[in-house]
Amino acid sequence: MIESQSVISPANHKSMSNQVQEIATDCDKLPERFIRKEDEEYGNITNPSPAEIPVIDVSLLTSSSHLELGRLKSAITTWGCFQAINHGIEGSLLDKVREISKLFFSLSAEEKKKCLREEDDVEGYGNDMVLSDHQTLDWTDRVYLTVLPKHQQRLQFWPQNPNNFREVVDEYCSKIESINEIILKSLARSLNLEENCFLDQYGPTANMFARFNYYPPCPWADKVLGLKPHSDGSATTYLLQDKELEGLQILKDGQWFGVPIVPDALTINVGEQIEIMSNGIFKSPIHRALVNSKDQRISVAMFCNPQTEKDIGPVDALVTDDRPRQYKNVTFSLDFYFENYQQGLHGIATMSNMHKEILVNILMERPILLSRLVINLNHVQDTQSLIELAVLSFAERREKASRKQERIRSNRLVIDVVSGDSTKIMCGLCSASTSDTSVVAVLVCGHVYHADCLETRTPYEDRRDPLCPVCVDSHSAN
Ligand SMILES: O=C(O)CCC(=O)C(=O)O
Ligand SMILES: [Fe+2]
Repeated sequence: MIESQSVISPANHKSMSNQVQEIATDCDKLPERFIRKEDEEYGNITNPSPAEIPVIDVSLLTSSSHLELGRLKSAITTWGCFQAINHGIEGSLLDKVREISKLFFSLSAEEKKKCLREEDDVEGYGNDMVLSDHQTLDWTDRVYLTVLPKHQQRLQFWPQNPNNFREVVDEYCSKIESINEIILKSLARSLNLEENCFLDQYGPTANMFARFNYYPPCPWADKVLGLKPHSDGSATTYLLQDKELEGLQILKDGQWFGVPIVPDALTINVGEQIEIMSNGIFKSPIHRALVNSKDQRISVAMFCNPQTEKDIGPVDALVTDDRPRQYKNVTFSLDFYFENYQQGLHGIATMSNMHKEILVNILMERPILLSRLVINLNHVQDTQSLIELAVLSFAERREKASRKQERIRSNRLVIDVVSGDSTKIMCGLCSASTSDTSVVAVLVCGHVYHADCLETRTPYEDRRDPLCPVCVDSHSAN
């Protein structure tokens, strides 16, 4: 299997002692760790086309007119996001949210570090968690907090300064909660579904996380990324943009579009969980943030999610003969999402959609149809580090799964991405080696097959969840 010395566990790796803000004020050469890699370019950075993201009037979504619902559906299916106006949050509260964020980041390093996150945790103040030598770091510092459920708030990481921080966040959070309910119901109604069908998957204690993003000015702005391309693992995200400075971009049809600032609007996007619940009708958009050479930029993202550890899946009414189930049920775990996010796996956004889909499937434990397992291993060399990380993450979970070996049924397929060593791997069915260009699948038990061989052997109805022929045979022999 793949060598993964280049992958470093958080425990073995010292986090960056300096936050990006400190580096920005005290360095005359861009540290290499921040230089974006070629496979993270994917598009034209200097002249992004402005995005014509629909502006949706939230107050009209609850009216009997279906016009705004139609516009909402069109916005989400086209862009995955929209600019929400008349959402019920006063401009003065939005200003306060921006203000507490700016005030916090303007404090001394010592004061801010009172909220410093722990080395192997995401909650609190800090920059990227460093898990791999290959990881490109984002030019951003952030404060990341659990805001809901309230009993899970870890107040030791909440800024005490400015002293109204908590009060403002709590107020903002309860307003976002109300809007989120309207949006989830409206998304369901826009698909002619019962309005609670998404909300019903939430469980009694929905989660909300707040991320205060701070992008210091960067003299080498075109060499770094504020936030690498990613799609949000949330159900829905409510982004409060900087009042003056643009920086958010959305990828659509292979092109980056700058998201304009609409005064007092919230930029709302669906995340991967709504993508799953909607059986792929709504797609979680890939987006990234650029930085400015002269000015700082802030943004505040509120990530709304079902209860942690709640099983979610496509809504029954959206699974039809014409549109079979595209995702198996998943349990959303924040640790899992962040582990992969921080390791740079959101860099997969720079791969072809197909490769991205495959890797996201590995990481999100989604099903992959064998017919989609078409990968030319030569093609993935640039993204080797990402793939190594994906494999490592897979290997860890495989080890856990192997402890439940009595379950013969594999719960997931992954691509074998071991391009360097692929000739040494034998197909468990035809016993021929896999070659550089083979289309290869690894089952969770670790057995490797040519996708064609496995597909031929697997009944159609089991293709999302194939039995492992080798395990089945050895089981019946016993
Ligand atoms: O800063 C931005 O505009 C984007 C923030 C974002 O995408 C996030 O926090 O997930
Ligand atoms: Fe995001």
